[in-house]
Amino acid sequence: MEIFKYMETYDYEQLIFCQDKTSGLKAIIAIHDTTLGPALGGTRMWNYATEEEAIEDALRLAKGMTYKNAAAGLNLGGGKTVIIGDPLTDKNEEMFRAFGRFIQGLNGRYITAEDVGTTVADMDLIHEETNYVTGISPAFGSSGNPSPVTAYGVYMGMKAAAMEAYGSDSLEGKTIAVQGVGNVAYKLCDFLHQESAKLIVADINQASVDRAVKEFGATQVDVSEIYSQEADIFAPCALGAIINDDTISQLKVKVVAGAANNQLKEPRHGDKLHEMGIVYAPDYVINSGGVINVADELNGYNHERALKRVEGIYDTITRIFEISKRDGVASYMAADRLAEERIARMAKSRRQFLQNGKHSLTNR
Ligand SMILES: NC(=O)c1ccc[n+]([C@@H]2O[C@H](COP(=O)([O-])OP(=O)(O)OC[C@H]3O[C@@H](n4cnc5c(N)ncnc54)[C@H](O)[C@@H]3O)[C@@H](O)[C@H]2O)c1
Ligand SMILES: CC(C)C[C@H](N)C(=O)O
Repeated sequence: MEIFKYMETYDYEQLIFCQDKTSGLKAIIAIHDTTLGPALGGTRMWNYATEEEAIEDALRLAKGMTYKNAAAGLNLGGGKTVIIGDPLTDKNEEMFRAFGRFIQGLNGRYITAEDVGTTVADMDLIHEETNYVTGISPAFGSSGNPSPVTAYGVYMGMKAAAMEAYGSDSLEGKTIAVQGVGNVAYKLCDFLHQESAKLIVADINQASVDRAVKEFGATQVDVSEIYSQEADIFAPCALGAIINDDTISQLKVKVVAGAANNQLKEPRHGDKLHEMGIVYAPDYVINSGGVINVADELNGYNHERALKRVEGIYDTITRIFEISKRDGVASYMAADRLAEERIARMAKSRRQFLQNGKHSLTNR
């Protein structure tokens, strides 16, 4: 990979490599765009097969956060970190504290939170070294684990997509095939069960499946069979790139709406869904509840205010379907337009001088 060429093509600002021998920390922070504000995005810990794979993931996820934050109406740019390692065996206190010091060194250009493989406890360790971290324990006045709020946003977005496909946003009696029943999807299944939806679930972790079967009366299917279920809605809540050449022809649903990041393997798969008449709720919009929730910490966290804002995902998804119809483009492209237009407007708007202490001449 030619890194500078890639960064130039997609207009990345900065890529930072962090190494700490004692703790074994190998982290890559990618800052994509800070037009709207400091880059906010989670830290993923994953056992990447190669360094190149880790760099690509950090870059791709950081750009996703620029779009997610812009479309959510937040005054935040996009960034993300990946830590190379197995989250089950390679974590230690020194690692997250060393990482916290690297974040502090960026002086607020990047703010972190949880992502796959990291927890509130990890964020608390980072917080020992820097304030530029969200999703820490509620005892610190923070918002805690973002997953339940992400799930609430996905539930709202799914309702908006159901309205588009079925003319009603009720999910009562709808059959929903859920791929992966981890942190977000467990809570999502809870909301869906409360609305009397029928659930079909698949997960590589049998304990997670058992819990959904027991608590929500879900039906278990093999992980390879989740795409071809006779269902109304497919909710991808595990991995990225699951809408691809192999899976797309198996889908029998009218709606794809789930929590996973980067669901489309390539943009053309979003076009294909559009051609097939499948309503697709763009991933970074429907799953923005987590970042909306942690971003509220910048105002002094208020749970009710954050939930109210997360409910707005329903309207944002509806607006995206309107743009899709207005411009005759697939919904993923309509979402990109919404985000890009906001960033472009803010970049162009006239910036008047504001005193920030640096021009006061008091430091001489
Ligand atoms: N947690 C959040 O607040 C949040 C916010 C935005 C986006 N997301 C995205 O949502 C997705 C889920 O996040 P999470 O926090 O619930 O993660 P998680 O790790 O708790 O859950 C993922 C689940 O998927 C299962 N899984 C993995 N591979 C699978 C496969 N091939 N088939 C079926 N199941 C499989 C795992 O066993 C696990 O139970 C991720 O893509 C994440 O990036 C999460
Ligand atoms: C800031 C975090 C809560 C972000 C979350 N991991 C996401 O992908 O949206």
